[in-house]
Amino acid sequence: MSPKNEWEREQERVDGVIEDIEQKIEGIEDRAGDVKEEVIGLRETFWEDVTVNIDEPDDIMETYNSLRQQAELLGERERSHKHVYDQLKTLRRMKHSPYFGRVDFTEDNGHETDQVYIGISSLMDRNDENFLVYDWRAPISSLYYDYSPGPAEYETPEGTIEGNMDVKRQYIIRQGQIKGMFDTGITIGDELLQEVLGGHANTQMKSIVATIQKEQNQIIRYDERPYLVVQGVAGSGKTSAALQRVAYLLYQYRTKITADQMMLFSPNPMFNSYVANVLPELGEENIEQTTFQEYMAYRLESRLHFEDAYDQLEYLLTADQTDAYKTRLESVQYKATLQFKHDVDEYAESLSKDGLVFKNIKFRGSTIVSKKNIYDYFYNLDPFISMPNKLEMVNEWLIQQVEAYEKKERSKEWVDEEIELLGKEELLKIHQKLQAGYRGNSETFDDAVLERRLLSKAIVKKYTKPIKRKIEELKFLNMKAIYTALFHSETGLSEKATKVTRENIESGNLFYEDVTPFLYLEDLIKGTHVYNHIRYLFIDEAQDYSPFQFAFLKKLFPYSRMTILGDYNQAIYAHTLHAPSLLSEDLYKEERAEYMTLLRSYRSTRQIIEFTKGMIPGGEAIEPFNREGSLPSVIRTDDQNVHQATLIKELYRLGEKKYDTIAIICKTAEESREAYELLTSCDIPVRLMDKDTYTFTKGILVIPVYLAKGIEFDAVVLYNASDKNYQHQLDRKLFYTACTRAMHELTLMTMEEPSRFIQEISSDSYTYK
Ligand SMILES: Nc1ncnc2c1ncn2[C@@H]1O[C@H](COP(=O)(O)OP(=O)(O)OP(=O)(O)O)[C@@H](O)[C@H]1O
Repeated sequence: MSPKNEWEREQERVDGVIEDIEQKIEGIEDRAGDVKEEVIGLRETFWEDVTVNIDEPDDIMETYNSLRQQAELLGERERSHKHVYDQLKTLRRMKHSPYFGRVDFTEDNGHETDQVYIGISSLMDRNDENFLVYDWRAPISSLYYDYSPGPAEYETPEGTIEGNMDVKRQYIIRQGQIKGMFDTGITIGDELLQEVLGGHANTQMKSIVATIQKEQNQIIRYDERPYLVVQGVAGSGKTSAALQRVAYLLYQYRTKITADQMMLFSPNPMFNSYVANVLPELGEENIEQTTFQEYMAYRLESRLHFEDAYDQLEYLLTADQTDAYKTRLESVQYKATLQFKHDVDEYAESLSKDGLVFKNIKFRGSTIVSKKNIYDYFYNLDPFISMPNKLEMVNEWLIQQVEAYEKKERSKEWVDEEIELLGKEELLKIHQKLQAGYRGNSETFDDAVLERRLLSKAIVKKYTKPIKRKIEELKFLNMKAIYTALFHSETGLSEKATKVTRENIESGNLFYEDVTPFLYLEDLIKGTHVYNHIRYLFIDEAQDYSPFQFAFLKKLFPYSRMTILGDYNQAIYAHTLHAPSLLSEDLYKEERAEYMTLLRSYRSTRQIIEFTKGMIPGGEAIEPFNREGSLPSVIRTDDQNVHQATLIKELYRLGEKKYDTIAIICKTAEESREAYELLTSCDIPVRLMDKDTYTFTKGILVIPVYLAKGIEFDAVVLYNASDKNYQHQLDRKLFYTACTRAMHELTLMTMEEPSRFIQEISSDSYTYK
């Protein structure tokens, strides 16, 4: 092929496709304007077109139907406006870069070779006859990701199509111009990957559709067993694959599944904002994202003061290793296990016979129903009825008791006083409400006795309403006492750890390790909280979840297929020491699960990967993507002043390289504050990131490792890489996680002997000053 001619021919095609796109945009813009006006018009005249008449039951029905019709019409127009608007957004994006790949494929026994161009969305020609571009998720597009030129096949709903791929080409198209074009081999364009990975880190993750690798494509398109478990080394594209998988599933099941039936559990709120752009960039809606932490806070409300995962980690990383520390560690580790779940299950079972603790139902200081009476009522119900059903029956019974009490209360003096104290506005409101309720009644409302009766009823109701709401939420159960009593029964926990747990709860606190068991027990008793509508759950950084937490999640999402991604070398929480994590095959004995492994790492330069892989057992298997950079440097200084001056000098050096994001990574929040103060005292513009920071920006950041999880930076400076700071087993994974956040440069600073994790590494893989 003559490259110049070929380039020109390809550019001509790009020009032609862009013309078609422009024409489509014009047509849709006209339509979009019409639909928008229609929606605005419908909203403005909504009530004019509805017949409102509520005098007779028939009229009410007619009003209801007319309202419904009008709302349906508006809803349909709004949906169509959104659809048109989404189409426009995608076309506008494609106008600049209509596609990124092409395969020429000849089916076996076929005579014609199809040229298949692949982009972020499908595009038909102006007559809607032929595909100008295929969506990257279409069955035929998988050829591009899975094969090199030669025999190839792809799956369709009708079966496997076999044939030969003659050409596999990649394009870099910017602003409608081809900037690069490569015919590629087995892996998708090293050239293109070099370009993408060599760029600066972004505060927002980008989609990788143009350069998805074969092993990532398998994750993205996997669709057999309900559990997909991916162990991938740092920077291997787990998060990227997970998000492209969401987009793929939304495309593949577009008539069956919507974005609100999917959910992602991510490591921290900052990560949420980091990945928020990927799906919209692919023309898809974002799915609900939460952290385990957020979910727990939502469930516990303000019932107990609970420690979060980060505070637990801070304690375990900073406290002296005394007896109290060891007891705490034992507690953290045991409460993460399935043995402890078994203890909780047995305890819950025993509660159906005895042991539930209730709260008095009180009103203005008097007891309406005592906890003893609730207890007797509950345990006198048929023992064959399940606990949740019995609680429902108690709920109904209690509401009746409150309503009976309300009636007696109406004649009390305090009610008269309240009536006298009623402000004009409030009185008017109650009058209006009451009059509406008594319309058509033979009694007239100007009767003073009746007025007193109705007002007292309204007043008492106002005060009992919150009590009834709490009863309906089953808050008459004393969960704190019930959970504490678990630690009076036999568990696998030592006496000391049992006592510490009890004392902590009695003082109104819940350790982080107790939160999941607490909520799990609550769900067993109340039978509430399942998210039946979620069909696909994604758990990123899965190594940080305990087997108990996994059991809890399975109960919460009973109808969900799960994609579980993580890296056991980045398991930084204490409960993961000596315990199977969500990535262990042992956990899936009862489930149908598929396991996949990603060993190729894309984030960092070859030099950084060679350095970091020496820190972890089995690291030899990690394959760096071949992108060159400088060796990581370890800088040892003698005292605090030199340390400070050297750090600032290093930041200036990195700043001169025009990096967008430079992270000073610390072991803990405490150390981060120290680094932050040191730098701000020298007027260095830095931003301190803590657990309440929800977004990250360009510039120099100071951040504890556990918040940097899942994120990447152009350059990383490890603030204190001394052996004193990083020597324990848990530290190894923290250290590895911190170092693997660097894309282009890594500097480790220490005032003392460097960490043993550095000393274990071959001295050729870093410079030492
Ligand atoms: N196929 C690919 N094409 C282009 N970039 C890729 C590809 N795969 C991964 N990357 C890039 O590599 C970096 C790491 O990806 P990602 O964050 O998804 O990895 P990860 O396995 O989740 O990492 P970690 O576990 O270390 O947080 C990102 O910048 C991502 O864009």
